[in-house]
Amino acid sequence: MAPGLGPAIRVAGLSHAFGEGEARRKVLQDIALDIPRGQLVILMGASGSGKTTLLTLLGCLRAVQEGSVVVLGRELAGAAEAEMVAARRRLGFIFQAHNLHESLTALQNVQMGLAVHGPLPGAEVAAAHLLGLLGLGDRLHHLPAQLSGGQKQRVAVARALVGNPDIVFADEPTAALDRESGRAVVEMLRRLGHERGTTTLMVTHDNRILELADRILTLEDGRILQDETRAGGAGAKAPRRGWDVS
Ligand SMILES: Nc1ncnc2c1ncn2[C@@H]1O[C@H](COP(=O)(O)OP(=O)(O)OP(=O)(O)O)[C@@H](O)[C@H]1O
Repeated sequence: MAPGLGPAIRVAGLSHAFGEGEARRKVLQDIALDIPRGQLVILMGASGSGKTTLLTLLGCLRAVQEGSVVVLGRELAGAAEAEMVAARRRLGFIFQAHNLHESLTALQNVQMGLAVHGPLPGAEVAAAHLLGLLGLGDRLHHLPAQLSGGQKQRVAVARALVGNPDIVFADEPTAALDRESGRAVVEMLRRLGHERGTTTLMVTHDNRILELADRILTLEDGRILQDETRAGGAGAKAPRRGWDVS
């Protein structure tokens, strides 16, 4: 689907439960949500309110049990695993556990983010460019063991972004970062929204970055308690471009 033709994410009547029989418990209840392209959305809520469950459902990482989830124009309810895999190719993921390959350098780890797309010309330049933007230009050839926790997290951020995803899903991406680096990461995601229409859905407890959000969703007991759109939202008007590696 071409950009601008529909929302990044459209959810209706989404419910989800864990457990069987007596132990079965609904953790998401009748969620409805529209996220336009280009928005930076922060998802908040107490522990156990269902944030990660929602993120993994929208990220095509978990099968939809009840309701409708349309991601980039593709209905995920009833989708076969192959369709879920195809949908995930257009998404980027940043998780708290950065899952870097210990035997690969920072640069090679970021290039892994492009491996799903097959060999691409300019991959190394694009990876190096992004690492430079994230302040790791002098760490390209370091192994993860030679990097601090915050630096590893920034490598994971670069890996998620290097494939130029349409939507980025992030779970506590700034937890391991100091104030300045955390802000730099979220500002980069926000800039991507403005310049390319990349949508970001981020779970965070980090109050320091709330002001950067276009929208803040608060979950309570599996329901959306509050949906606050902030002034000066990114919107979704910008054309989408590849990374400028020239
Ligand atoms: N695989 C699972 N099997 C059973 N219960 C689960 C599973 N995953 C999550 N839950 C339960 O579902 C509820 C929602 O969990 P979820 O991880 O979505 O919450 P959260 O808001 O992300 O919490 P946190 O901020 O602590 O990460 C919790 O009560 C959790 O114990």
